Amino acid sequence: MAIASVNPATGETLKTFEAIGPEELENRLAAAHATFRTYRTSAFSERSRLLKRAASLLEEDQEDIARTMTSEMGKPLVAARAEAAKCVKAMRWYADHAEELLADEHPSDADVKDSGASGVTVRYRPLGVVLAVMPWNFPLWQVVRFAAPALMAGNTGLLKHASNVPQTALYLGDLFHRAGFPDGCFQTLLVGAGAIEGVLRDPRVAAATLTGSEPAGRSVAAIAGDEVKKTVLELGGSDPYVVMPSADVDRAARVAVTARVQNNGQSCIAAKRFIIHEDVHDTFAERFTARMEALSVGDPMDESTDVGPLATEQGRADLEELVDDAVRRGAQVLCGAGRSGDRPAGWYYLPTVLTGITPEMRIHHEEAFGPVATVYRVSGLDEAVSVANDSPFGLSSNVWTRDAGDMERFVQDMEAGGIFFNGMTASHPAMPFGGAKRSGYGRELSDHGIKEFCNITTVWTAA
Ligand SMILES: O=CCCCC(=O)O
Repeated sequence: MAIASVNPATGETLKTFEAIGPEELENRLAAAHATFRTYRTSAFSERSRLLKRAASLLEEDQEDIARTMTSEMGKPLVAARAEAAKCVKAMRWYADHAEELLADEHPSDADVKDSGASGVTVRYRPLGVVLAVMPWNFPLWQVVRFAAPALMAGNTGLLKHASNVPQTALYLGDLFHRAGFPDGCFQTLLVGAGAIEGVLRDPRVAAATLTGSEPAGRSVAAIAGDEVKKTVLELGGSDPYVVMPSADVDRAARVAVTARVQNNGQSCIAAKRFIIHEDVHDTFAERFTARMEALSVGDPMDESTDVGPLATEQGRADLEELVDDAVRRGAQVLCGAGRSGDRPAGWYYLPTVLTGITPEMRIHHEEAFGPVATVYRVSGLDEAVSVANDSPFGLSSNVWTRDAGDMERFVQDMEAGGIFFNGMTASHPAMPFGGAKRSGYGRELSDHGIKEFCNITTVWTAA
């Protein structure tokens, strides 16, 4: 895939970029490694000062970078501004909390007495150069949620961003440079996917994190496994959104729309499968469909737009195939299921609600990466849990119920990395983020995220 910004609202190529050559790649790897040697022992106070400076610069740049993101990948401008603001918040959170999150730990004397130690300390030391392979859907946030903790822990980072968001990728490299981080601390590598293997196998690279598709994750994990290098994988999701009879159904139907179409429906944690108890199914389906149908689909730069185009032409073709397959096999269309007739240019797809889904349909098992919802009718809690778990993915989940017994049962049985009650899944700097099953492994954000790229070192001293 060429490295280029192509406006998904028009199909127009805005800017193309040359990949860096082998010599420049080598210079950047060398710089990342050399800088790690000194940066790893820098004081938390210094890292914090630099990260806060980066946060302030990003805050100043909010409007410009939001417009860049929207023009490169089509998210509504309002959402792009919110994404930049969220990055600022996460940077400040890690700048304020990293030292405490990574403070030395001391197992109690009683616990380690029989090890022969006079004392034991557990220290979180940085791992080294970490390669981040990141997707286009939240082109700023996905990178910042890796970079902020990784840099605060004393690692250095190399970014291989998606090929359709090169301007955002370059902005990020520049941002950390302008903030005053030492050269080599955080660098964008404008390279094609073919360069990833060489970088990951390079002995100067210690670990990798990838957010993206399952095939991409499998390939990076296989290479890293071969090299015995640590990975964190955040892959796809097909999150269930369960509504039980005790729920506020109107609110559940309202929030369901945002949960499904956020980011033009292109979010791993978007709710995708709506699993509704039969007592409230018809009311929910009717209100949800009416609201999906009423969304305004249009130019993402227009502040009144709810749903913009899909980011790539291929992404829209993949979504169309998934919907067409379901309809061919008997799914009923409650709304949408087609391109926007008003917008012949650009990669628009109408907000869509399908019902009558069966396991033979691809959409039952695959991730619908766009504004397409599937609605299931279930007869009780057991069936709700069983349908929710009938997916290869296990990223997050949403459950609407006011019944404490139901809640406990869902907490016990949902095969997912998160359960959000009476609301929609959202990430937050202080909450761990990641999945189970084929949604990946490891956690981002919170104390769990910052410790992923640390060498957890036992320091034992003889009595
Ligand atoms: O595709 C993954 C999206 C994550 C969005 C978020 O963290 O809010």
